[in-house]
Amino acid sequence: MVVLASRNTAENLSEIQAGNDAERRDPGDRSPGSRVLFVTSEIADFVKVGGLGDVSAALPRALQVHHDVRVLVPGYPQVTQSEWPIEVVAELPGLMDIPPCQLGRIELTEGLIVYTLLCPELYDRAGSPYLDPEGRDWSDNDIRFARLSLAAAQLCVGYPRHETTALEWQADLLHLHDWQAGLAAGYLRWNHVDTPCVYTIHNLAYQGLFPRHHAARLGVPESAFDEGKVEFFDQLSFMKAGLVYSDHITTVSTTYAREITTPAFGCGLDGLLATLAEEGRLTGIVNGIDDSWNPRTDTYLARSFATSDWAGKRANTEYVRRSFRLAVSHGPLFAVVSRLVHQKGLDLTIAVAESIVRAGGQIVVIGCGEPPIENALRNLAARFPGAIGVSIGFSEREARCLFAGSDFLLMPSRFEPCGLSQMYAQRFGSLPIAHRTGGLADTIEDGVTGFLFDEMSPDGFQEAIRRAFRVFGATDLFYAMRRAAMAIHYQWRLSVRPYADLYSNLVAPNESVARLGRRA
Ligand SMILES: Nc1ncnc2c1ncn2[C@@H]1O[C@H](COP(=O)(O)OP(=O)(O)O[C@H]2O[C@H](CO)[C@@H](O)[C@H](O)[C@H]2O)[C@@H](O)[C@H]1O
Repeated sequence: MVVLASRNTAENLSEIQAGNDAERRDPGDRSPGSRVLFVTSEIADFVKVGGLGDVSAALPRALQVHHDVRVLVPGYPQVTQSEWPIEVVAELPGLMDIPPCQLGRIELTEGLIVYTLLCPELYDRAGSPYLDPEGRDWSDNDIRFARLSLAAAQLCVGYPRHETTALEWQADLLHLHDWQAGLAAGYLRWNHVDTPCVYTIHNLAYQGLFPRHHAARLGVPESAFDEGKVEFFDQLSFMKAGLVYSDHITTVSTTYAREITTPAFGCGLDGLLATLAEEGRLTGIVNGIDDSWNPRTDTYLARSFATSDWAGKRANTEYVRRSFRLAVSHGPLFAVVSRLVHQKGLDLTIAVAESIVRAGGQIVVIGCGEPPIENALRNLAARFPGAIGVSIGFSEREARCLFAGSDFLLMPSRFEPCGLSQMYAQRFGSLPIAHRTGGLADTIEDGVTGFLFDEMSPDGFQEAIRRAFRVFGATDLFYAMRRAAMAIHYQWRLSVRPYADLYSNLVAPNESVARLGRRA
């Protein structure tokens, strides 16, 4: 048996769990369903790098009616220095090179409870959750996210209370997100704790690979390597740990769930994923969006508008043109709102940009990411002043204005697990032009709520853009497509059921009954 040894103490997780289970049943508890800990490296309330931040903010809130879902995130400065008060509720032991830390509790809007790891030596830094200010991975990312994973495992068994406050909650199920949370399932199983785990892949391309010899400093047992459970081409893989040790795997669209079982999309894990799919343990659940994505109520917009209020939408278009110093035009406005990474196919957008401008279109871009893509876009804007505007940076407000002001969204992703930008664009009456892959194929109906192309090449993309130009010129059809796109209901509150059912099925029925009487 592997023992989770803290720097000061040695604790056995399964024994702690048995003791705490007995102690923590309280007839006063009226929380519904199961107690679920949602383990994530981003939450849009505090810090968002991409779509994971959105999902982590919206899905747990939508699930509250079915289960007692709480979120665990690292204590980045964006969390610890926010306006929300933090109550210290527990002391969590460390393990090998993973330092001990405190656990803070924050109550957010809609009663969402977020636990955060107060560990300044790992998280109190300038930069993004993953990168230093120079854009390089933090060199101790293995320890930073092993700390997150270990804390999640510890919250399944309960842990020493802080002297003045008490953590009176422990998870019945872990919902782990992406590689940063993958080791949590391992820490449980290495300690013979059988708390069920759901592991969600938001992007298989980021796997959390580290040199094999880092395993010892994270308390990963050598046997896990020998049995091939965490090993990926002689490296330590956090992603693989999540896949191997979790009870059920989900990913964020049905098409991507199929694609990742093939060599073309499987990033070297397709064999394992195909086996999981055959066993019925891999499911695609299309993401939703939260209710704030509504052009009638969005306070960021130059003017709010409802379906068919095209003058209201046009006011946003004019606002975007002015803010990006574009010329007055009656042509279509194309938008890009994206992380600027290889996945998103910006090279195709750059390749077709000139022909869009020659045909009378204009392009606005907001994004940040890989410096060569950022530079290529800056150069493009310099070549076509008045027709192409580029803003390198991250701004929720600007992103919303672009969705509202544009006629079309360009999204030629090489692969796309789900994609949220196309759904936001549709809600705001901007028709996505996208590669038929992953969640883009699942959420865009070609010629009805957007445009899809099959061949991942400038020619393939160009053909779809030509169709978009033709539709833009056929006003009735264009407006009909806009209406169809705006009428789609992707909201989480309507699409949360598959997750709620999955949790219920994985938590043993007798546990559910006992749980109804526990205190939060
Ligand atoms: N410069 C900028 N300023 C402001 N906002 C910006 C921005 N750049 C991007 N965004 C926003 O970030 C989010 C991006 O989400 P996506 O789902 O489209 O892609 P991402 O690859 O980050 O997410 C991964 O996880 C999600 C969640 O599961 C999957 O949908 C997706 O396919 C997968 O690649 C959107 O909310 C978008 O508006």
